[in-house]
Amino acid sequence: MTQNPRVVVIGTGLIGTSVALALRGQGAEVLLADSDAASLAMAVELGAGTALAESSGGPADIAVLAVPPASVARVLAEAQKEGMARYYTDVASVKARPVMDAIELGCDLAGYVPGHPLAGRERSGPAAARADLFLGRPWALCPTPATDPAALEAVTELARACGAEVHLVDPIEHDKAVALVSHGPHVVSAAVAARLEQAPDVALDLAGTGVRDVTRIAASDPALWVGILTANAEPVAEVLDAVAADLALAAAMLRASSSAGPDVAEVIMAKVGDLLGRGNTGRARIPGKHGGTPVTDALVQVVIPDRPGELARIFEAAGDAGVNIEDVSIEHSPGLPVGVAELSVKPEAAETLALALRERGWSVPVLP
Ligand SMILES: NC(=O)C1=CN([C@@H]2O[C@H](COP(=O)(O)OP(=O)(O)OC[C@H]3O[C@@H](n4cnc5c(N)ncnc54)[C@H](O)[C@@H]3O)[C@@H](O)[C@H]2O)C=CC1
Ligand SMILES: O=C(O)C(=O)Cc1ccc(O)cc1
Repeated sequence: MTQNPRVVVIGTGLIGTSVALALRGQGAEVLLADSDAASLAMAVELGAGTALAESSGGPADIAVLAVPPASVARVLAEAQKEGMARYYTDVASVKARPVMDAIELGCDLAGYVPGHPLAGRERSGPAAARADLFLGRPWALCPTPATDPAALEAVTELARACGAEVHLVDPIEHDKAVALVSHGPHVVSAAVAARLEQAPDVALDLAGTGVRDVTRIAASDPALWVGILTANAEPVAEVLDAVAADLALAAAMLRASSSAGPDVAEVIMAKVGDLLGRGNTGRARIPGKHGGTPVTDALVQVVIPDRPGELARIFEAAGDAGVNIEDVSIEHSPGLPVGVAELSVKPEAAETLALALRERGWSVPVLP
């Protein structure tokens, strides 16, 4: 990135605030805008930048449009009319539709680089933002034939400054790809989670990590996702048809096997085994885990009894040991008397923290 660039972020939700925090960390001057005053105020409070309305000075180097897909082109047209920045990019989860909308609205396509970071969370809003959200994650840039190479270079630098790996993809190809790896899986996750809506308590009491993994993204904002799916309807429908066909076949085979004799049942179930095997193969093709827990942090797991004040005591013990906790998550099944707190700390502090916690009576598994 050029030395201390001036960047405007419009839309200070999860993604916009995360971009802003990441760029601030790299020395950029960040100016923020949002149609929702509370989101803007929280992003400012989180240290993501200063409010654009209160700023003075010339146009920014880049404006990042982090608004819902259906709003991208309109916001782009307005920003370009104001001469807000030299170059523009967006982060919407679909690409062909915003580009078509931008053409229709007569936007300047030369200075606009359509983009999409493949990193996110199941939560919305600035409070869920993280400066390290994009570390090691793919960030698709989808230049059109009209895109100015200098704009592409500037936006590439911005994505890399956020720690992401840039992939150049045609917008239509992008939309088909994300239907397969993001939008289709999202609907499947929601469909699995929807089965739990009326589930008896006993089923929920028995929920383990598998169902949590499969349904994590089902906790996302439905309004945002209806917008994403609307803008990528046909490619997503194709993925869902294919998944539905596999599921229908599996259900038919299971029914047939339950009423067949053991030999026939074995042959029928081999078909279900084929699907599970194809699942193994497909899963193994996903490139190694990028991002997630930053490579710089180590995880210390602590078994915690489910009683009031336990986490506070752990934090106090960490503080006494001079260890800063970078992040914390808790794994626990409701109703069980214990859970596991996962504390992210700098690798050099992990052993100190583990020792301090063991000394005070907590069970801390040996670090890997
Ligand atoms: N949620 C995720 O995990 C990911 C989302 N995206 C894309 O990022 C974009 C933003 O999504 P999130 O940050 O998750 O949503 P969010 O709901 O957390 O934030 C969106 C923000 O945009 C603001 N906004 C809406 N219309 C506006 C307008 N016309 N002018 C100014 N501000 C406006 C809203 O007030 C809100 O603060 C979407 O296009 C989404 O497809 C991309 C990657 C991951
Ligand atoms: O939560 C996750 O793991 C995601 O994969 C989130 C996500 C949501 C929307 C995108 O366009 C990209 C990524």
